Amino acid sequence: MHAVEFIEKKRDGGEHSPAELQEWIAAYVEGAVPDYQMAAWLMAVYFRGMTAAETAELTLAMAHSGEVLDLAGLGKTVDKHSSGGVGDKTTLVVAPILAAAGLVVAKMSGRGLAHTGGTIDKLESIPGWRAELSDEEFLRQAREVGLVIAGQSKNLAPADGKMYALRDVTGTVPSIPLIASSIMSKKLAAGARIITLDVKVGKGAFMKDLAHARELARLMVSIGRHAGREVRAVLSQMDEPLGRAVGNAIEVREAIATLRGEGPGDLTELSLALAREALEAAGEDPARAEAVWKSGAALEKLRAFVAAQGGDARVVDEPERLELAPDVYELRAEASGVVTELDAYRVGLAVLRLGGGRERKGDAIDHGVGVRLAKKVGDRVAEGDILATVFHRAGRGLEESSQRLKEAYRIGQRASVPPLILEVVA
Ligand SMILES: O=P(O)(O)O[C@H]1O[C@H](CO)[C@@H](O)[C@H]1O
Ligand SMILES: O=c1[nH]cc(I)c(=O)[nH]1
Repeated sequence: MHAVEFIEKKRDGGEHSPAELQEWIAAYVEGAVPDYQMAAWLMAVYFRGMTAAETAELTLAMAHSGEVLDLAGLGKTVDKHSSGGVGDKTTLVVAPILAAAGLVVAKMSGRGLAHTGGTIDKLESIPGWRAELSDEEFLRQAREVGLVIAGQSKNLAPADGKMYALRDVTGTVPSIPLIASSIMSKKLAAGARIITLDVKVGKGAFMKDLAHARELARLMVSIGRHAGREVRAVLSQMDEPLGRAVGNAIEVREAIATLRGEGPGDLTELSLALAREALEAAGEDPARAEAVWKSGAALEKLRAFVAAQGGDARVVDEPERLELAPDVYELRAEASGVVTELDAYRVGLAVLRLGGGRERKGDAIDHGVGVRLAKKVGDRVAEGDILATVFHRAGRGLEESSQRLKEAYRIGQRASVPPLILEVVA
């Protein structure tokens, strides 16, 4: 491998062959290509881009840089993945629905990234619940319960782990081919046949506009197809948070309420839409999504899932067991009118400052802190009304958090509520 020639080729706008890309990734994982050469190449990709064919080959090489889970024989296996947002507890609703409808949900989820929450962090607010599973435990639970969610395994797509850490510190995160290959390499290595993607668009998402989100979604769908998987992507609005709860324990409570039919409309709508897409991709009747949600079968699946991973399943029937931080602050409206804007990015930061997310890698998080949004875009408010309730601990971060929250709200005369689901890419 002539690393310098390989880097120069991309620097000058050339196209890599599949063999070159495979060799490059293998050499990097072995340590034969040092970080500084990989960093130079990532920057060349950032500026020059990659063709869809190159991106698909890069993704396959990254997916095969470590262990690839074999889920064959488990039936219709499905993975659901969100590109990350604020208040996005969709997995906790969709996964039990799909498992109750007869699919096998075997997936890995991440922890919070920047201002966005993480599915694993949320689940860890359930006492006893365990994210670290061996391959044997993961496969057994998939077979026996039909629903397993584990933390990202280090053995899976190790090339992505190294490359992502490097991108983070070299200004090369926001590149569509690099994001697509990063996400899809992990999804391909995790083995599910059906992959349903929720690509978030807006202020609280990594993709700020529809054009870029669409490009990312199309690229990920084509990579998945190239690898023989059934992939669909839903583009959904993330200008304001999803649902009314943002935090960890508070989001699990809201997900449970949604499975009971008592959740907010937007979360219910998106969860059912994602579940229908996955069922249709699996060749099943999409109406099963609503049926198992209404019958309580999905809620029953959540109980079994929580218990199988060591968690206290009583939380499903007594969500108040998921403790919220004891101190309460109420943000009140300073004017009357209509909420015209509720910036999800700022709400995400507000929860981060309370300790609900990480400022540095490896920080411990406080599962009990969070925000309940009493008013969302389109809601009428009178001066003095509660806009949001903050659950905090002895004032930790409260001053900055309440400031961010106050900035997140805009009150005016007329609001336009954008559609929640913007497009489906299949
Ligand atoms: O794999 P899922 O559960 O969709 O995880 C995604 O959704 C969560 C919310 O932003 C984050 O954890 C993100 O990684
Ligand atoms: O897994 C990933 N999530 C988010 C981004 I941005 C990325 O590049 N990879």
